[in-house]
Amino acid sequence: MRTGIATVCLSGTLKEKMQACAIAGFDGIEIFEQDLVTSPLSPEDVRKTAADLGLGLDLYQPFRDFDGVTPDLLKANLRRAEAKFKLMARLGMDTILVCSNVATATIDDDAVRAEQLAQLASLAGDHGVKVAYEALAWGKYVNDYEHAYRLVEMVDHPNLGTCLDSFHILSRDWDTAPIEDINADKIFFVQVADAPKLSMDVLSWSRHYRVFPGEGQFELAKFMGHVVRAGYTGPVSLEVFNDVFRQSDVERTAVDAMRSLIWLEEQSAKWLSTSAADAPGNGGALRRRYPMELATLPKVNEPAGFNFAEVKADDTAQLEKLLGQLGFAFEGRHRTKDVQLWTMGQARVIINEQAAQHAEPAIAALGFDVDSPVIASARAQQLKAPVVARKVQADEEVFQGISAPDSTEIFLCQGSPDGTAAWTHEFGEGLEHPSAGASAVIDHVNLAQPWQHFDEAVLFYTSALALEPQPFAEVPSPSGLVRSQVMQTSDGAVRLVLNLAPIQQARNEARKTYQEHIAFAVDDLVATARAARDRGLEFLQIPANYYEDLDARFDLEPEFLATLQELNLLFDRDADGEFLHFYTATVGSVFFEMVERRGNYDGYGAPNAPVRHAVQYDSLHRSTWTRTP
Ligand SMILES: O=C(O)c1ccc(O)c(O)c1
Ligand SMILES: [Mg+2]
Repeated sequence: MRTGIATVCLSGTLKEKMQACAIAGFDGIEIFEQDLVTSPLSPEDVRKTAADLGLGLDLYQPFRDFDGVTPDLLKANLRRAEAKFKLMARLGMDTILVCSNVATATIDDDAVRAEQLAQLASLAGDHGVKVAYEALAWGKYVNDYEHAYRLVEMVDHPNLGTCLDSFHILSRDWDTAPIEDINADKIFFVQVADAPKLSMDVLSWSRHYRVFPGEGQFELAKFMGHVVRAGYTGPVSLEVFNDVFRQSDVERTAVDAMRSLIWLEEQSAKWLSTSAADAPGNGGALRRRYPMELATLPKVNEPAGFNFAEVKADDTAQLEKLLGQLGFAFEGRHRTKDVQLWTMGQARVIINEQAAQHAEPAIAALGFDVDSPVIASARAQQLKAPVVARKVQADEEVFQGISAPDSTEIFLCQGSPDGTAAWTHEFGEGLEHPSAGASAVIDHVNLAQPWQHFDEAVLFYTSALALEPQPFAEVPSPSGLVRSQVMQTSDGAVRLVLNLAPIQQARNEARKTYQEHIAFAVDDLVATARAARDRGLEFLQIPANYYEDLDARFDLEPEFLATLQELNLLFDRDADGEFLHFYTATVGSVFFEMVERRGNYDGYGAPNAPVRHAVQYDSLHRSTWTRTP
């Protein structure tokens, strides 16, 4: 698959964009006209820069408001087009995108449009240019890809074809199956963009909220599957108008973009192999082959569970105290590293004794149990995940580590059938075992995401770790709405919650000032809470109003309600079951949660999240127990 990206996706100057695209590994780019018009580079310089970088100049775009106009306007439009064709010759480019008229069309007649497009195609032919006609979702008369293709067929000129843009097609819910009926020779270009499903006018949606494939909710593998089946072999190019990407670090965004295409390529091949028309039939029919070659990736299953979580704080002693009060056992220090191991059943927490640096996340690392760490690491690396360099001594377990977009280190660990971890023998004798035998597992981990990397994180965990994004929620907090995105395995054994902190709290690019936490699941939360209270644990103090509201909503047994209130427990119930949980005070920017899932409850106590945020906000502002001396 030939990969491409439009310069409009990125920040910086044209030269910076081109360099970033080459570093990220794109085959070619679309030059967005604005980027050229505002550039100090001459067209010849651009051509040379691209050649030096090994980048193809695959599409010049956009050319607007050509068709369905009065004769006077047509004349002016043809003159304007010819100037661009001459410019393209200097750039060494041969394909231009012409989008359907949104502003100046006054004649709604296919015969007129076709006749005008025929004149354009003929002029383009004189200049050796191919015109890719694209239906914009908000085109005045032409806003449907099948309509655009009908016009291309009517004109029937070798220099006129169509451009398929997934956004314009999927935002309007057009059926994508008829793409297969398009003559592949007439598909001059394919643009891909994903987007969250939003209910707003389609132009604003398109201009501000497009995201890279895998970061939104469109069925892009299916779209691509139809394109491949049509027989298309040209560039598959990202055209993503996004307010955040165009102000983010250009090289980083280009890598995120490349990752999305590598992933889409794999997903498209997967869609083709499983969709009815291609799946090997009962007789094991050979899979059909298509002109476009789709690369695949090392295959991984979903992770089987969390192997460990590693936390950092300025004040290690406070973390030790909290874990001990929760019922964790201290298992000792590592032979060669400044880290401690604390366990409660199969929940393993590493305390990193190095003080958290200014820019470091509180949850420094997460280990995941996978079938094959090497295969999982190969996959992540092919998806351009940065590798974590880690010193290992003789006979220490070698972890495969990659760095997540929020700089949390992700370790791919060999899972074991009984949930134990072989590396724990690298830790010395612990000093005390206050509650040896208590059972717990890591239920979920909540990671704060810097606002400009949120979409990137969703794609990263989807593509590299095979976690499935769930529909996101918005949780009100005193400092703003917190966007909360659950990424999980189908069995719920691994649950990550990505929280997009309100901007004022995540202002600093790298620093995650927003709190993160690890939740542990136990069998009997009330007993766990009582034991923790007896060991002196400071609970997050839940306001009395909450319990009144709880009673109104659920009509709870008075005794049960009193127990919840006495222990600062939170409660939720849905059709599947019940959920009990409590939170600890915060140390540095990390805190812990204990949960009990009853029945098949699968959520996170979402109705309680605003209460937690409000109490934490209050505590932070009063600065009472969040940083106990
Ligand atoms: O928003 C636009 O104007 C615009 C321009 C060119 C495109 O290819 C497109 O998809 C949208
Ligand atoms: Mg487009």
